[in-house]
Amino acid sequence: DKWPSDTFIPNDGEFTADYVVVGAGTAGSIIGYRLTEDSNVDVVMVEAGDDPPTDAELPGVFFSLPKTKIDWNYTAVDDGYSAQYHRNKFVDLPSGKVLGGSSSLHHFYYLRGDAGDFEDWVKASGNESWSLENLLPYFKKSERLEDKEISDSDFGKVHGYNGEVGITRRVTELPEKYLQAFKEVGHPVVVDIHGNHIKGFTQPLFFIAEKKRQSSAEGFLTRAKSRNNLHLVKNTSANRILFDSDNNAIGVECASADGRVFKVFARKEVIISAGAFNTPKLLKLSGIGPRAELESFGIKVISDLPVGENLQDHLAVVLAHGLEKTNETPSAPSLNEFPLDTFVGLGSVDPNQKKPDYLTLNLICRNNPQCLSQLCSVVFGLHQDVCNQIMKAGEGREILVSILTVGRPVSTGRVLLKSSDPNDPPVIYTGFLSNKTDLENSARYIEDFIRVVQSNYFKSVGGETLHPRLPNCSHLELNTREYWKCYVLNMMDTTFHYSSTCPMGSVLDSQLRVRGVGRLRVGDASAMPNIVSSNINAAVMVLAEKLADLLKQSR
Ligand SMILES: Cc1cc2nc3c(=O)[nH]c(=O)nc-3n(C[C@H](O)[C@H](O)[C@H](O)COP(=O)(O)OP(=O)(O)OC[C@H]3O[C@@H](n4cnc5c(N)ncnc54)[C@H](O)[C@@H]3O)c2cc1C
Repeated sequence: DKWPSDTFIPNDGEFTADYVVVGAGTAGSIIGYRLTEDSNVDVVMVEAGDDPPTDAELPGVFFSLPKTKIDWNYTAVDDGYSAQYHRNKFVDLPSGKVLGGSSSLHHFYYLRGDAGDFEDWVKASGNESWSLENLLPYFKKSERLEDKEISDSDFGKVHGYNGEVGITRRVTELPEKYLQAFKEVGHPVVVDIHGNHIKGFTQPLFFIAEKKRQSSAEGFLTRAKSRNNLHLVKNTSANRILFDSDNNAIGVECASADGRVFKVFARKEVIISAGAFNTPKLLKLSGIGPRAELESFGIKVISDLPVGENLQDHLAVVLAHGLEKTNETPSAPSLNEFPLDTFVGLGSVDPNQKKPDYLTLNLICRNNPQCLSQLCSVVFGLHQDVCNQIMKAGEGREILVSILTVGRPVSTGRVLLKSSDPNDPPVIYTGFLSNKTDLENSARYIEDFIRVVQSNYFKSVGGETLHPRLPNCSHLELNTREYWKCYVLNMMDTTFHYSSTCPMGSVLDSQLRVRGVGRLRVGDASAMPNIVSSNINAAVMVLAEKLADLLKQSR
């Protein structure tokens, strides 16, 4: 078996190591792996999930992973406002309950974020070490780029080549004509979009190499399999952080899926890497959070902090374009590759602005109506009627389905406790579009994006924006600002980039230490002061790499 084995702790038992890490996801796997590079240090990791199933390793079937047992199966509260023309009037919030966490079910897109995003990390933390320039060595550290065109280009110097996580592209023919169309309407077409302030359209890099998913479990945990100083406790949830009388974290209380209850202790520090929903939940259950909320559940307050208050995520708007008529369907790639032709773009309405305003992820289906059915109805949970219309448009035609996200939304949501019972899921308000600026910006960015319809290629094949029937918007004139705002509210979902619920600045200091208590740090997506303006997995990895170094330095 390739995964590290389980460390069994009996009922009422105890286990002590130098560090306790809660969660073996994107971030936790890196922290556990880096700390145990030193054979004099030992680490116990507690993970609620089990080994990844084969499906999670195969890039071709990622659409089928949500709503299985490797997903926490959380859903957002219906806010009566966003996502109203959905299967359920609320959004599903898949996140990984498995070794590798959400990196074992993410969608593979590798992007890092803009330099401006990290400038805001510097501002929030008051510490220059969080700038993109200073984090660059950490981006390179775990990366193993396998792409000659990029490595030979000017972009080669911002990539790493010897890291644990393989990164590749699958350059195909179909996206080329689209890239040219976007170029014609003023967007740069680039070989890569990593660097300081980079905008443009390109065929993306993926967390895929050696024909399989490059999760943190694959990259790090498999490499630590034979280390006898890394103790992985699987199928076990941390329910509460334990403190001594001076409010220093000393360990966690755990419950295994088969009903055992036990404690793991840390001689040095406890690190929480349970993800943007479960980290705030665990802190709150342990007495760290907003006083009023904790007291309402009878939880004794140890540190009164705005835990869970600043949930940030990218809302995705689904757009579809119909293009050339064709009876050809390209043969499907092997299950070991990303399953669709795709390209990505970072664009801004003002071409002179350095930072991107929006990110688009684009998928091409050629005479293949079924190709997006699972993505449309299961992953994005759109109303079946909308999905049927898009699929119908894909009969005998090529269609482009684009996911457009506001890079830096200003709306924030909240993660609250449902009760003081650790078995209850958290109560999640996404806050999507609760600030009107995001709605206005979404509509503006769509208007900018669909300028591509004016390109020669789109004109030559009769390319058109598709307008699925949306009952709530039927009174509005198509293509007006008001129409697009209505469209956004109905055709939106999450891009699964939940973050910033225990941010550096208010909840954590610049060394990721939880304020008001001792020996406790947070290292995962919840620690980001603000979301980065692209997919976030690479930024979460960097945060974890940096935390591992901070822990090493403080020894
Ligand atoms: C469907 C989907 C698609 C995505 N697509 C992309 C993409 O294409 N590109 C990209 O860059 N990003 C993508 N992301 C986002 C990215 O995967 C996440 O942001 C990232 O994995 C978060 O890392 P994390 O370490 O914060 O949390 P996670 O990786 O989720 O890890 C948290 C871990 O903690 C465990 N845990 C939680 N609570 C407890 C507890 N109490 N006790 C013990 N263990 C616990 C969980 O089981 C999990 O293993 C996607 C995410 C999803 C869900």
